[in-house]
Amino acid sequence: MWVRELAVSAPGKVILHGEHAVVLGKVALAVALDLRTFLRLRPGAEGRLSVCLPGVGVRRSWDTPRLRALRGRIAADFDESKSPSAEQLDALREFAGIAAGASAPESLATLAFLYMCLAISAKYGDVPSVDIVVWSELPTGAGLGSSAAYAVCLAAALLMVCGAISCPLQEGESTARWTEEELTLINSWAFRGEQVIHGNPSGVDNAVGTWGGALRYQAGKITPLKRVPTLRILLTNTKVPRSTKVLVAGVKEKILKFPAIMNPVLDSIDAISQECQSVLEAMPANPSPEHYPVLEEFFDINQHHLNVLGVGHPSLDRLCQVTALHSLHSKLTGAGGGGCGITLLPPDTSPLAVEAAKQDLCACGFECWETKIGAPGVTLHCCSSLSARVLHELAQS
Ligand SMILES: Nc1ncnc2c1ncn2[C@@H]1O[C@H](COP(=O)(O)OP(=O)(O)OP(=O)(O)O)[C@@H](O)[C@H]1O
Ligand SMILES: C[C@@](O)(CCO)CC(=O)[O-]
Ligand SMILES: [Mg+2]
Repeated sequence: MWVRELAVSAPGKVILHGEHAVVLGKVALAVALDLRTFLRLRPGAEGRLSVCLPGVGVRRSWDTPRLRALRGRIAADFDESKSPSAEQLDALREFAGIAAGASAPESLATLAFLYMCLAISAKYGDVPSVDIVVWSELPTGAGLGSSAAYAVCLAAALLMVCGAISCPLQEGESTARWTEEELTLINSWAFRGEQVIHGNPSGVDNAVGTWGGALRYQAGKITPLKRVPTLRILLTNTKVPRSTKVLVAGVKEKILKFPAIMNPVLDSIDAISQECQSVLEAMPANPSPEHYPVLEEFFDINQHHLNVLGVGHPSLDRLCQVTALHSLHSKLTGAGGGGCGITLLPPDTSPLAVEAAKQDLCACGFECWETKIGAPGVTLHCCSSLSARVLHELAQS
């Protein structure tokens, strides 16, 4: 029986280059953001599993004997090496009263929760009687990896409750991290959660959520970048809603329709990621302005490529035009179709210019904020060490 009250957090991410192409085996460069998702785990009433997800308006609770019976009916092949099957997901939808094909955030979040609970408990232990709340600083469905941060937090908490990974937090410590081997297991299960939400994820987002920092990702191979300079980045949320699942499926369709036209675009995106990696690794820790023009050109070229793949949006064109008026370069990040864009802020950009760009972006109805990149990956926290804001949000639920 689980007896401690703890919290788990995982960061969102920004993809510098390689979104969409990475789903088809090309290289992506991604960095962890200093915006995180937090999960509070505490013992629940005996025989009840409860979940509260204020970001998507979900509050559900189930009897564990019913979940155990459901698990028995569909557990034959729950494993971190296997994708969720259509039959398993159909059974979970029917159990939770979710219509077939429902893609609303609350439906996908509930389905991923149930899948991960049943799959992880089937492999490592019993359905736990716990109370879980997940709250995020990340906007949902805006290209910053909110689905992966959610799946990483769930994987870590559920694996810990079921005894598949340790509880590394010693008495008196405020935070702790897991071993490489444990992180690998968390990442594998988070990928399965992402599959429930995304359909066909590459795995880059859950890798950044698990390991944090800055990494190169290609076909499941995760390589931390040797050296990442301090990059100043402005993040802008166009607030145009979109679904990663739908956008990824649209790109696949386009490639199947025009392979000879689209494959060279994917190859060019791959080359941008690789060149950008070389440039970043050759830059000094605190780069000077002359290092930036090449990074800016990569942003411009990739933004055009992403438009060719069909994942642009008039709001993102606007974002790029507005920042260009201030001599700043931007591209979409994540799945596109709305959501967020990133703008490079070279060190010689005056505070006045940044402020003016922000004002113009806000006048378009966008929200923007400067951010730090390279945050730590999935982390275990003693609840009392969380900030007052996070504690407040988790306690409201
Ligand atoms: N805080 C949260 N609580 C519960 N579910 C969440 C939360 N954040 C995200 N999700 C789930 O993730 C889905 C959004 O995932 P989606 O992949 O479309 O966007 P994203 O991950 O924010 O962007 P991208 O994949 O482009 O980085 C939501 O529909 C919801 O099911
Ligand atoms: C669009 C995509 O490349 C990035 C979403 O953050 C999808 C994926 O890699 O799973
Ligand atoms: Mg996502």
